[in-house]
Amino acid sequence: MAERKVKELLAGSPLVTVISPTATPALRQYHEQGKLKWVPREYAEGDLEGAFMVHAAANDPEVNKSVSAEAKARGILANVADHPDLGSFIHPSVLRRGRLLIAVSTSGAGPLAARTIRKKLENDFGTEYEEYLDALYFMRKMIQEQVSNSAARQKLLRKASSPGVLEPPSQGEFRPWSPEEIKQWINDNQEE
Ligand SMILES: C[C@@]1(CC(=O)O)C2=NC(=C\c3[nH]c(c(CCC(=O)O)c3CC(=O)O)Cc3[nH]c(c(CC(=O)O)c3CCC(=O)O)/C=C3\N/C(=C\2)[C@@H](CCC(=O)O)[C@]3(C)CC(=O)O)/[C@H]1CCC(=O)O
Ligand SMILES: NC(=O)c1ccc[n+]([C@@H]2O[C@H](COP(=O)([O-])OP(=O)(O)OC[C@H]3O[C@@H](n4cnc5c(N)ncnc54)[C@H](O)[C@@H]3O)[C@@H](O)[C@H]2O)c1
Repeated sequence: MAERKVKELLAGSPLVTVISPTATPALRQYHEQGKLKWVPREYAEGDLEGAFMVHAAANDPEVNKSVSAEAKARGILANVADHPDLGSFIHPSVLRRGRLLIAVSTSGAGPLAARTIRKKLENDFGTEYEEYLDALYFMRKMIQEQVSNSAARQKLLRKASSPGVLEPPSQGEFRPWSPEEIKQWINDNQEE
């Protein structure tokens, strides 16, 4: 559990400390590579001093309870793996396709149901979305740079995201537009 959370955290923030007498091989490796700090002992009150956020993921409910109490007293964000109500946030099941991020939560009703729904969405939102959103990003950047009239720009930006324009195919690969094609589209669709 802790290993999964650490992997998510390391994707965004380099300042992770793991306090636990034991650690998985992957966590030990991160520690050796200097990607996180592992303190090989049991949690002790005061450990949360200076922390922004804590994940209580010990296999001992009493320990998780103590961690959540200290977090509450210090006003620190807390996720409590075995007792979500004691924490201040819970984790969704996450689907990423490049710039697209879809988070599924059942609000604690059933974590594995959240996973099943996420897996269903994987079929509807395939890898073509990565290229589509990169292309949309590039197209919107070009519109922003090239169209100075704000009303015309707004119309074009909306149109660029609407169905039938630059959109991922229902099947097969996405074909991005060249800069020349985008320029042409801007010229053809610009209204005063
Ligand atoms: C979605 C996902 C995200 C993630 O964790 O990243 C997630 N749990 C996942 C997996 C998973 N969870 C569990 C197993 C073992 C199953 C088994 O073997 O029985 C597995 C499978 C595994 O670990 O592989 C058991 C479990 N989970 C919680 C409890 C306590 C309770 O329900 O009270 C217990 C019982 C523990 C026990 O009694 O021992 C609680 C939470 N789990 C949540 C999220 C939050 C609610 C989200 C929601 O409701 O939508 C919440 C509240 C807290 C939180 O974590 O924030 C991720 C799927 C990722 C994916 O694949 O997409
Ligand atoms: N939220 C979820 O999705 C989810 C999924 C699976 C399990 N869980 C819950 O998460 C918790 C951990 O599950 P796991 O499968 O990772 O267990 P695990 O046994 O693999 O890991 C527990 C870790 O806690 C450490 N630990 C024990 N006592 C400690 C203490 N006093 N101070 C610091 N560290 C201590 C252990 O050394 C171990 O490394 C359990 O409460 C379980 O019910 C939640």
